[in-house]
Amino acid sequence: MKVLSFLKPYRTSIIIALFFMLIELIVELVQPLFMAKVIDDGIMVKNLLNVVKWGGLMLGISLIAFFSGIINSFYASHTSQSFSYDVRIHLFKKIQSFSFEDINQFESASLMTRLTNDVTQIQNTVFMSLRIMLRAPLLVVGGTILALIVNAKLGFLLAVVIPFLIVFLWRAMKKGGQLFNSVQKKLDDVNSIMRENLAGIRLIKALIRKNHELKRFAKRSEDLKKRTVSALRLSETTRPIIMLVMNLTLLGILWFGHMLVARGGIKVGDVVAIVNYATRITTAFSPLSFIMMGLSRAKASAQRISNVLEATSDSADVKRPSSLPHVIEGEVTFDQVSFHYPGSNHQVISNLSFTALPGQTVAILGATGSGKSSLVQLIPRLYDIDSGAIFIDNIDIRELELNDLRSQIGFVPQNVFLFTGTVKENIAWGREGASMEQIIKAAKAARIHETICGLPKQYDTVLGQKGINLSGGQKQRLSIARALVRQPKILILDDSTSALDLKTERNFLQALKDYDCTTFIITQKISTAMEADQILLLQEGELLAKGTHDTLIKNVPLYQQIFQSQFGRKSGTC
Ligand SMILES: Nc1ncnc2c1ncn2[C@@H]1O[C@H](COP(=O)(O)OP(=O)(O)OP(=O)(O)O)[C@@H](O)[C@H]1O
Repeated sequence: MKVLSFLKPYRTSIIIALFFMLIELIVELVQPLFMAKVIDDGIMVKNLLNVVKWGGLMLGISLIAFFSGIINSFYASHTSQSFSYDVRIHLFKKIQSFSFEDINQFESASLMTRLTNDVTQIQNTVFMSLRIMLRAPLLVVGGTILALIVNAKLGFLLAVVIPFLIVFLWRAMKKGGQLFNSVQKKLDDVNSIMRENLAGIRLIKALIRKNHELKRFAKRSEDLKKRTVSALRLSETTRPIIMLVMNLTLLGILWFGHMLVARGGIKVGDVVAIVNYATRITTAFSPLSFIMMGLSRAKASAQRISNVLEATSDSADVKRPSSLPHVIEGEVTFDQVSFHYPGSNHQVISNLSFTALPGQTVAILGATGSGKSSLVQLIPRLYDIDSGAIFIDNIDIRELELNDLRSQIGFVPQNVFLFTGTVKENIAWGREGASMEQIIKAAKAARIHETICGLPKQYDTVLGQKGINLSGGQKQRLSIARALVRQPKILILDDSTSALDLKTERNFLQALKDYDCTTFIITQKISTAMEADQILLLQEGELLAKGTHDTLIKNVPLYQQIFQSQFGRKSGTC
């Protein structure tokens, strides 16, 4: 599993932790032997010197075990915490590089569970492995072997029972793995409802759907509870069964040992040593069943994390990319482009060709679902096309490095998203190290500067989660400013001027000229389209017409209808 490879850098820490764990184990295994010596060579023969000698040795090795435990704990926690930090960072980076197909496949709620719960699960397991997980089975096996060495007849009882218990525990663990896997899936479901409710809390309140959502949440929580209970039931019944069998074995050892002592076949100290081994094995089994369940849970988590780490990344970069000049012209050409979304058969863009000259404003018009957003997403390669080609300054965008390509593009998506932070930070987010001058210039062009000046702390005003203290139109303009601060050569506005009134929109389009960028503006408004150098009229993914307002209004009936519906008069009268 890929996730385990993250342990490699901590080999030295792991070896040190295991070394001190082994010392603790050896002390635990030899202590009963020393105890037998105290009894047989000291107490039974009334030799105080031997009691002090062997007792002193027992104390000495206990101190060694004590310090070994502390060192082991230190390295185990260092390794597990560093390991989980690395896994979390890699997962985060991987998710950032996800293709849209992957994001759909995993769902954000599931990715959240993987980043948090699953990582914590394996972090705990790594710690437990280094601290006690290996010690417990070694203690079980080592204790049995030493009991056989001390006395083969009495130790035999342990040697027979323990393999059965190990097989039993192994089977329970396999079953537990499946159950815990489904527990994590149910947790994803609960998280998904939580996420939806937090994001849509206003809608839920406005439409009085609180009870409906509560029922949905309660249903998913109930499923999670049921699944967790059956998983825990398995682990909780496993332990008492093992305890019962071990206690019966202990009784058998005492009974059989008593008979052997009576016949003079074994010394009392040896019986005490074997009883001591049996007790230690019993105590080792208790965390062992707990650990085995933890291990099966961690296995499920490790698999879920590995699935994310092994997923394909963003649209693949080419091996030897062409590089764009530092300053590009901004000519964009679509040459017979066709596209469908991964996992869907529906052709969203069909055989579409046009050229946007540097600095031109291209309005994209069309009914809802006609493919406008899909078309513009192809320019920064948020998706790759099926056939045809897209060129920027005559270079096929598939030959460019993604970062190189995207650094030239300003993108304002349909759904505005603001980050928690100040107005200034939200605008500067578009460009690393943007100066205050550049921020203000972008805000002025986006027609939001005056609004910002009216805020309590102007550019230092803190915006809440998703910018709750701004109106929809203000948020839209702020995110336009964020795109403009990049000083892009290609600007994509996906229905981002819908909330601007006619005058503001006209001023904004005018101000864009200072930025000298090729602008794609998706709009439903003819008034916006009229300002553009070129209009693309889409219908069901096909380019029905392209040209200026004057050309389309003369020749394209659909454009005439849209014009009429918005202006309420026939074409030609304008
Ligand atoms: N992620 C996706 N996976 C599969 N199909 C999609 C996806 N996004 C959009 N579609 C489909 O692609 C088609 C075009 O959608 P698109 O969002 O490009 O239209 P649009 O013209 O921008 O619509 P609107 O004006 O409503 O935003 C629609 O049929 C839609 O169902």
